[in-house]
Amino acid sequence: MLRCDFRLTRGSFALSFNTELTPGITALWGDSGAGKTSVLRALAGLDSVAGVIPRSAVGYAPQGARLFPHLTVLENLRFGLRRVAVQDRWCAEAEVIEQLGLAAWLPRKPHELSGGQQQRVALGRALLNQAPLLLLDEPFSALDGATRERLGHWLRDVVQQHRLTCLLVSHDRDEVLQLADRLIWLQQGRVTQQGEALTLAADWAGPFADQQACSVLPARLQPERAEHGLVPAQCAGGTLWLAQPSVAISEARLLIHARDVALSLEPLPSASIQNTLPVQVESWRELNASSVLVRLRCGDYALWSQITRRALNQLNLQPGQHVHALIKAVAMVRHG
Ligand SMILES: Nc1ncnc2c1ncn2[C@@H]1O[C@H](COP(=O)(O)OP(=O)(O)OP(=O)(O)O)[C@@H](O)[C@H]1O
Repeated sequence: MLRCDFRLTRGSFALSFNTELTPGITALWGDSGAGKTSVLRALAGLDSVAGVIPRSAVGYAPQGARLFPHLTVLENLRFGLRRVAVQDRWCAEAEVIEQLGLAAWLPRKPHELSGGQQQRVALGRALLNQAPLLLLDEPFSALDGATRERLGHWLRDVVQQHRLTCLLVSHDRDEVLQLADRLIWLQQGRVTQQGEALTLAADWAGPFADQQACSVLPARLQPERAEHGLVPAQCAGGTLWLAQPSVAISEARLLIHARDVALSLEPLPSASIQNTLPVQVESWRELNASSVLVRLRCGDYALWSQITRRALNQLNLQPGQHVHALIKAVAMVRHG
């Protein structure tokens, strides 16, 4: 566990960061200018700050990669390596090069790479520092969706396998929900919420209870019962049918966007939406003049649904009422 407690000021901006970082991935969430990069720079030892800062070794992938321009890709990757004794190296250069797909660019200079390629080198350089603390500032922002997902899973595996402590800045909430164990919400330089990522994502007081609200349901897949390219996934409250994943997995996190969840008083056996779950209405809040966000109970989990105020009135929804959630789209995420 890493105790962090420091303050710093930058002009009129004041940052106060007080938390305990535990092994696993902690997402650092906040609006632009909230102070996320300032936190990472301070922890990386790049800015001197008043307060107690742990000076353990860190691997830092800064925003925008910031590779050393005069060094090749391979030299950038190896930059931190010379300080680490061979017996202390847990992260193999060959694995990093293969997983990040860097083999073809090793002799190139950073200016000969795309932004996404530079980001991959920066992530590799941070990992090859062999440090127990990994600070990643939007490491996937310039990558395409498929690469981002693949590398996210790999990062999760590496962090778990080596019990690393990883602080990940991301503006992408699907990425946070897929990868993060814990979440810290930074607002105007202060930590306003922190806790389990999935718990905070389901909380009215968390950062995600808005128009992009997204629920996460753990599920167990049953590939042996696949039909028509769909595989059944048992989750709290029932079964959902998902596109069959390309890899054989049995445990998954399902991401369900509130805007993809409609509500019905009756099950709809003849509708084209095949995925329905029995749920119970808990509470709702207005999002804007026309829509509301409804928090539903689905077994032991919460499910968000975004519906119109008109629908809320027409259905005459009441707290405690049993209804049916019609789920239009489910994204599946492999458990790391
Ligand atoms: N050198 C500096 N001088 C004055 N103010 C600064 C300086 N560096 C950063 N700031 C201010 O500190 C605040 C926090 O910046 P920081 O880069 O940490 O935010 P962030 O949350 O990482 O933002 P983003 O998501 O846009 O990257 C901002 O208001 C910024 O204007």
